[in-house]
Amino acid sequence: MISLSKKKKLWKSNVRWPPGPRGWPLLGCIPFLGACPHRNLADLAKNCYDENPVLWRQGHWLRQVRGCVAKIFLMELFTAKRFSSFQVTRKQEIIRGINGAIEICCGGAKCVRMDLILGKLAMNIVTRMLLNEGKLSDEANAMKDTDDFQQTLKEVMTLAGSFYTGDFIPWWDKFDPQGFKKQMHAVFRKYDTFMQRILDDHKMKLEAAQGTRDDIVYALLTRPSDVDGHYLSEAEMKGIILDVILGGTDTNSSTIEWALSELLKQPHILEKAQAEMDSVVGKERLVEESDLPNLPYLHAIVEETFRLHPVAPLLMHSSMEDCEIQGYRIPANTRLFVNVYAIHRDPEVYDRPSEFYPDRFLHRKLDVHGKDFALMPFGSGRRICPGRGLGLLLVQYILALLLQTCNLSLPAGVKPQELDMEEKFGLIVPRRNALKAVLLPRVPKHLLVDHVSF
Ligand code: HEM
Repeated sequence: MISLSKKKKLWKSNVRWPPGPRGWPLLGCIPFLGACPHRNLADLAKNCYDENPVLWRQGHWLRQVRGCVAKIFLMELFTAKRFSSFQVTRKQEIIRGINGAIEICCGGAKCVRMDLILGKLAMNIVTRMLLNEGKLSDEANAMKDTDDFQQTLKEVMTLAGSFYTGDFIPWWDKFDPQGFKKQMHAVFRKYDTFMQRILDDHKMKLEAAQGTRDDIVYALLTRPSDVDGHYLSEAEMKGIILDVILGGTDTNSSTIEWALSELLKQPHILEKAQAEMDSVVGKERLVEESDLPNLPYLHAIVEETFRLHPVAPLLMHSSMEDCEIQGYRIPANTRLFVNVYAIHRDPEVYDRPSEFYPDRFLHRKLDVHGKDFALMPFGSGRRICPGRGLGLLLVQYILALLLQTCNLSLPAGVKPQELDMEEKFGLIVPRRNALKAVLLPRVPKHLLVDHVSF
């Protein structure tokens, strides 16, 4: 799709522009995006073109290339050693979250909101990996736990996920009529204050040679310089920490909420998954991360959830220089949308593409780490999600523990076929209406209780 401002050079040359509807004056094609841009662009592609256009032409950048972030993530923050050192933390936090939900359901409340349960659980795992809060000073500890901190993070996530017209129309950005940038600055100032105190707290501990050997803030503070002698500034550290929080919380919780919604909508799939769990792990001990490779049906459920509900259905990229795709000229600084949603539902790639049918992945092995373009929930190429190892593990393991330890059902009176599956478009695409579910114990009580008394 083509909107505003074609470069002079390209106006003159004899190029083939990607096809698209005629844009509006000043607004270009923005009105065509609508409330669910991934669906609308997919429909547009189906109706208007016989090819598979994925292009949105626009004249300025969303983000700079951040190859260095990926390197720091993969080679320094999420090393195999750190991954395994947090294994106990992950299990404790998941069981703590599940236990809490069961207590609520057994204690008179009829059901729980799964977005809140899973969101808190994911946030606790990520913040413990980042901050190792057990070893923070009382002040920093109290601060991290305050509703204010959680609220600030929520605000950052909401604003980062909002549709900001200035991203698409350069002149809009200058005037900021919605006051969006003002709000953004205010919330980032709050985040910055919190983070500064956490960094100071870690630095103090470091100087006093006490504790905090293990967490990610510590890893950032003690990171040696790059080959060119560049040390990370505190602003860069805060940015990376925010990346971990933004990338590592709602993505996981939302994927699991979608998976549970599909399982509760089709109880025979839920039963089959729990039967696999019982035959591989049983009910005498809790499922471990090391059991995951032996649970192929669970894997298939996760892959099918990634396919049908990619949390980032539109990947936003920019062309750094003029290039050509399928014979079309793409000028430098063009905003490119890769419509993962449309790819994952392409009838030429998948039979019955709109149906949740995990069995399709039992015999068809696809790589979710960006090698197979038919399934790319984490993107692909240089901008692929740097936290995908942790993301995949968390989704599989949280789901495994939920399936093993809980009898899951919809609240009384809600029929599976009536469960709505509406989406809400934003930075990620969660359910529009939170999933409400009843969680009752499915394993002996001591298995759950023993793991939260730590
Ligand atoms: C189910 C879990 C997850 C999914 C589905 C997911 C998906 C994605 C996708 C699709 C992208 C954009 C790729 C692109 O632009 O082509 C992305 C970027 C990113 N993800 Fe994830 N992610 C998940 C978990 C995580 C976790 C656990 C972390 C961190 C601990 C993380 C950190 C990031 C960061 C920092 C980026 C931005 C990279 C950049 O700007 O170059 N993600 N993720």
